[in-house]
Amino acid sequence: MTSILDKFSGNRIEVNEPAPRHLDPSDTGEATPASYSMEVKEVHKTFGSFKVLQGLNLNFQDNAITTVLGPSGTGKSVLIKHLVGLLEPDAGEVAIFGQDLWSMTEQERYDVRKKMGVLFQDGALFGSMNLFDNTAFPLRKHTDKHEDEIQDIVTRRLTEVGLERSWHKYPNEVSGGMRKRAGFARAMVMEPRIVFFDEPDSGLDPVRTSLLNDVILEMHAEHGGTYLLVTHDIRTARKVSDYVGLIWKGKTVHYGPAEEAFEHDDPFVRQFLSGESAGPLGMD
Ligand SMILES: Nc1ncnc2c1ncn2[C@@H]1O[C@H](COP(=O)(O)OP(=O)(O)OP(=O)(O)O)[C@@H](O)[C@H]1O
Repeated sequence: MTSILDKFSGNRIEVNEPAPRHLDPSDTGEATPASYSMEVKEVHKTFGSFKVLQGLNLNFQDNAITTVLGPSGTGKSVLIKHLVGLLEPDAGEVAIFGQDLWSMTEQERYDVRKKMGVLFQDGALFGSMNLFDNTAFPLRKHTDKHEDEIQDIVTRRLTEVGLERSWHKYPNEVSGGMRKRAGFARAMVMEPRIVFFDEPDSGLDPVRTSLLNDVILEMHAEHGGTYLLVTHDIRTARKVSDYVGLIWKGKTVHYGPAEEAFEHDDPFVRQFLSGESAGPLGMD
């Protein structure tokens, strides 16, 4: 255990030693399949006549933060829905910890999902519950933990996201950034091995985005696991990513360590990551 200064409250809090950001310091990004917590193999998905995923391949390292970037409408949210098992591929395979999601029973898929946490765009909080009860909700619904233990877990998670003094407030009484942090605390109470963030920065100003990114990095350093962020915000990607995947028109156009992605000389990668209007990426 070590003690860190909580930037929101000014208090010192005890945390576990940081988990390694990479599996291995000599890791070059060319991981063995065993180190992937999630694998997307040649996945196709069509809605009506619209081919959204067209043979998508993308793997996710455990104990790392991967950001998936790509133009609007390119299939990033559809990818997340496949990874959480809400959508079944028309062809191809989605494997979580080496197990094909669609070769398992409904119950097994449900059990896999219990290892996952999702931070939705708006935090997806219940308006009728205060932040404490929102955060406690998964524990009360899915576990038989005693209220004392629930109180302890929820207080720790709310402290980690800087909301320990706002536990009694309702979602409509707090800022968008606080709602996202409460949604994050709730996503973490079941100790997920995999956490998805669907555009965590949407609707936040740069300062609140930066604060949320700090919380994401601190949570990951403390708890480890696989974090997958979908975002359009290049600054967020630069700040939090260990790995970056770029998808376009339902296919992966780049995947690799973040530092490599931001120095890449492929015209598409450069254009997207620099936000330039000139380049291969058009409006269609
Ligand atoms: N259930 C569905 N039925 C029909 N079309 C869908 C469905 N889900 C997604 N689509 C379509 O698939 C395409 C990709 O959607 P998706 O939400 O994954 O894009 P995205 O990359 O996340 O975009 P954005 O960055 O704007 O959020 C869109 O054209 C969307 O309208």
